Amino acid sequence: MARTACAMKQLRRVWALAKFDWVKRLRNRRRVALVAIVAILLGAIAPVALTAWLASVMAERNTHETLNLYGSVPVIRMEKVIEQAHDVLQTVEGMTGCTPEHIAAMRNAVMQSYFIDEVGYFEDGELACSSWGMAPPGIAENRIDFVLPNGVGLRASITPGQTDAGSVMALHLGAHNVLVSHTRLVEVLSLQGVSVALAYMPVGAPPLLLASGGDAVAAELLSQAPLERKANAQGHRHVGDLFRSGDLVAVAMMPPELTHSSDQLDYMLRLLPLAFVLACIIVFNVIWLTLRRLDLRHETKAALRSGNLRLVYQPVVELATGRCVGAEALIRWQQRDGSYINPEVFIPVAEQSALIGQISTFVARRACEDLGNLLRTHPEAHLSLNMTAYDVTSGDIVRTLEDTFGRAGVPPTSVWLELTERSLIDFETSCGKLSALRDAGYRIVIDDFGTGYSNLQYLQEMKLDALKIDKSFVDVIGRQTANRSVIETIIELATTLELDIVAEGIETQAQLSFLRQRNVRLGQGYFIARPMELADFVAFYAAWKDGAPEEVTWVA
Ligand SMILES: Nc1nc2c(ncn2[C@@H]2O[C@H](COP(=O)(O)O[C@H]3[C@@H](O)[C@H](n4cnc5c(=O)[nH]c(N)nc54)O[C@@H]3COP(=O)(O)O)[C@@H](O)[C@H]2O)c(=O)[nH]1
Repeated sequence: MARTACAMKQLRRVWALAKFDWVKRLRNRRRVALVAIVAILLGAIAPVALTAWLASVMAERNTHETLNLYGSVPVIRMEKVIEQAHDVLQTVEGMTGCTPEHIAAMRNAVMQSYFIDEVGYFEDGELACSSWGMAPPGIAENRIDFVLPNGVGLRASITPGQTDAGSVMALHLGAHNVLVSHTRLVEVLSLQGVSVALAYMPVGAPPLLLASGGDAVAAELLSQAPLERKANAQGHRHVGDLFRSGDLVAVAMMPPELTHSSDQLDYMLRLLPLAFVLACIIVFNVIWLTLRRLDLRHETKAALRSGNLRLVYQPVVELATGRCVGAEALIRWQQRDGSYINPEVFIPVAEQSALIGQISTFVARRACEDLGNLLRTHPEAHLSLNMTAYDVTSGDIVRTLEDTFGRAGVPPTSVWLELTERSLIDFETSCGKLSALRDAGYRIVIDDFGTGYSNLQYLQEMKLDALKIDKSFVDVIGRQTANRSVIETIIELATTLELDIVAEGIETQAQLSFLRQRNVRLGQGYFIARPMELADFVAFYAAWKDGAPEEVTWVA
């Protein structure tokens, strides 16, 4: 009867705590899942978007490379024109009079050069003769727009008087000039549908249009300043690029249908397998990380690593006097949002693996750092540490205790190791290990006594120091007679076995009085003090170490 009531009570307590935490955890899980879904979507979309962007950049780069090439053609040709014109003009320079030899020399020069259409000779400011022969009277010498660095004068556009060649460019040196057709500079490109314009533009001077081909957009653009900013003629839906060499500048522009936009699809198809692999890697990693995040064991491990686990201390007092005789170290896990995960949730999860060993080691180290000094100076005080079956059977705890409390000079009798009955299931192994610990001086306490192991044989065979009466038995004091007799039986049993008794979960004055009347020596509970931060416990100990302070009504 008492056992069933106790089991039910225990079950309700665990269920209530677990439910509380799981509701919070579920909310947290939902948030993690939501973040994961967003990350998965982004992870899947981002590589494809990146691929599309890369493909468009590559296609655009191709277009600009092509435009650059197209822009370079008229510039290179013009450089050739200037060079050839200079050579031809130098050849005929010094020849005077329209002699047959002079005319033949001019004709010969035209025939030998690719770009030059005509060579003319001027006398008294009028064309006297040209490579075509004697000139009709009245064709005046044109003025110069610019003098090129090699001394040749340049006139961008004239209408020749001797032929009907349309507008041409004229280059002058001395008494001679040469005529060059504009189209010669841009014809190949305009045939391909590219709009191109060439200008002479010394630094600081406005552009002087030398030639243009295709539709007018390139020429229009060239006439606008500043040139560089307008090269990408968005308004025309043309894609443009600028090519400059010395004082020569060319703009090449393509209508959208001639650009390399179709390459984009091609690049995209080539890059897609890579994007797919990348997306798979990202999605796989997100899922893996999410599962890890949702996995409490990994979360606990991360909390241990990142220092999110800490200790609080619940005072243990002598019930007769209120004298503080020590504390129980209790672990706390505070999450980033400030909420706590109850140890009743993560300790059982950690107990399923060696992680519990790491937690126990952490607790021992931290508790020793925190209270080593107090325990050394007050050897009558003790510190209780919760141990698990793993700690006992692995034997790691012996080493850890020696490395921490042993080194710190804390007497082993000041360290109480609390073990639940459940952790003694492997009786044979536990018995030997616990004996070794006890022989070393540590005190062994059975925690939550009465709620676990039904076989009480261990009480006779193991060397123990104290029994801790579970809170569920203390809870019913003053309420239920059946369980009241259970607690009285536990007290009797402990007294018979000459074990110290600690009552946990004392929440009322009535419970305290009941336990005092039955000579239960030690107790802890919210009625006396809640688990507290280290500094608070040190202050509590200083105030209570010789008995309950005067201002506290200890005996009702
Ligand atoms: N292996 C380890 N187990 C640990 C460690 N720290 C805690 N625990 C175990 O987790 C369980 C829950 O512990 P916690 O939430 O810290 O609760 C303890 C006290 O806060 C609570 N308590 C004490 N007095 C009262 C009270 O008057 N009322 C009330 N409602 N609760 C009270 O009891 C818990 C202490 O239990 P016990 O250990 O049995 O003395 C618990 O099982 C812890 O053991 C750890 O570091 N390692």
